[in-house]
Order: sequence, then structure tokens, then C-alpha cells
Amino acid sequence: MEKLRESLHEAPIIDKDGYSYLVHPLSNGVPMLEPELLREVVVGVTRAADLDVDKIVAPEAMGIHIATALSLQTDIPLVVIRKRSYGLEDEVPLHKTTGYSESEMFINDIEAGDDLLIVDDLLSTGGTMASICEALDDIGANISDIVVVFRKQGESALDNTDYEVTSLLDISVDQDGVTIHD
Ligand SMILES: O=P(O)(O)OC[C@H]1O[C@H](OP(=O)(O)OP(=O)(O)O)[C@H](O)[C@@H]1O
Ligand SMILES: Nc1ncnc2[nH]cnc12
Repeated sequence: MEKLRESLHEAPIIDKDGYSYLVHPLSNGVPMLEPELLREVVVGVTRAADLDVDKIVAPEAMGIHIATALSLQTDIPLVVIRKRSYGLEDEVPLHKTTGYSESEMFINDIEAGDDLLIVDDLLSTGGTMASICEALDDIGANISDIVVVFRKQGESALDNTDYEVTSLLDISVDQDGVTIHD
């Protein structure tokens, strides 16, 4: 994960009402995402993840490019959990909170019995992932694995649940920058 580690040292941190927010190519699409970095991450996720699944699931927006590349690499179909409702039959809404926002998301085309790999760029408060896992569980799908690129250290809404998250790097973020925890 050499390129990924290097990239963190250059990443700007912005203040979102007291919350230190990492601006990184994988988490924001800016600064520019180098193909070599995306490739390294997709190889890392491919090695870390349980790929014996029916579908890859990624939340909009910044899980999409990682999951798309993984889908191309593995031939596993991709479902995006959207921030927009389509009003389709069996659409499942969920409410999610992060450290700086609160919003609705909508699940389509996941069925009871589906084996799923969930992929996202970053886990922080775990609010997004916990809401997604709960909704997928209610549908009756089986969450085989959850892989994120960055996991921020600290309390998470997934603590004290059965959901286990694998990360490529564990980090902490403050106004002075990013620390990588090995
Ligand atoms: O662990 P949490 O505190 O829930 O934070 C993690 C989530 O926050 C970011 O998404 P965001 O909601 O900012 O939307 P974006 O992907 O469109 O940037 C990130 O992509 C994760 O999905
Ligand atoms: N880019 C980011 N930086 C820090 N915390 C976050 N939580 C969700 N996205 C984040």
C-alpha cells in the first residue's frame, strides 16, 4: 500500500464545523486520482475481500469508483445504494448519519438470500455502514464481507454488532494531517 500511504501525507484537511475532513483522491475525486493509486487499492481490496458473493454493494458517491473497478476485475455485478429514490417496487429507504451530515439513501435490486460484499472508501462514525447493514439484514440478504479503504480510529456505530469491517489502512485525521496506524 505504498502509493496509498504516500498519498495520505499530501492530502489536504478541511474543517467542516469542527470536524477534520480528509480531502483525498479516493474519498473525494480531488485532488486528481492517479490510475496507479486506484489499481493498488483495487488489488488490495481484491486480496482482502471475500469474493464468493452474488453482488458488490457500494454507497453513492465515493464507494462507486472503487466498486466499479472491482466489478470489472472480478466480473461480480455492482449495486449502488443511491441518494435518490426511484420509487421502484421493493425499494428500501434508510436514514444515515455521518460526523457532518444526515440524509436518506435507497436500496434497490437486493433480494433475500443474496450474498453481498459491501465496499466503501472510508469508515468514520460508522453511521452510514451501520444503517446500510441494518437495512440489508432486514431485506434478508447475507453480508459476507465489508471492506473499506480507510477506517478512522475511534468509536463506531458498528462496535458491539456482528458486522466486521476490513480496512486497507487504519488512520486518524486532525487539523495537522493524517496519522497511519499499523
Ligand atoms: O462512517 P461515516 O461517519 O458514516 O462516514 C463514512 C461515509 O461518509 C462519506 O460519504 P458522504 O456521506 O460524505 O457522501 P459522499 O460519498 O457523497 O462524499 C464516505 O464516503 C462514507 O460513505
Ligand atoms: N473524507 C472524510 N474525512 C474525514 N472523515 C470523514 N468521514 C466521512 N468522510 C470523511
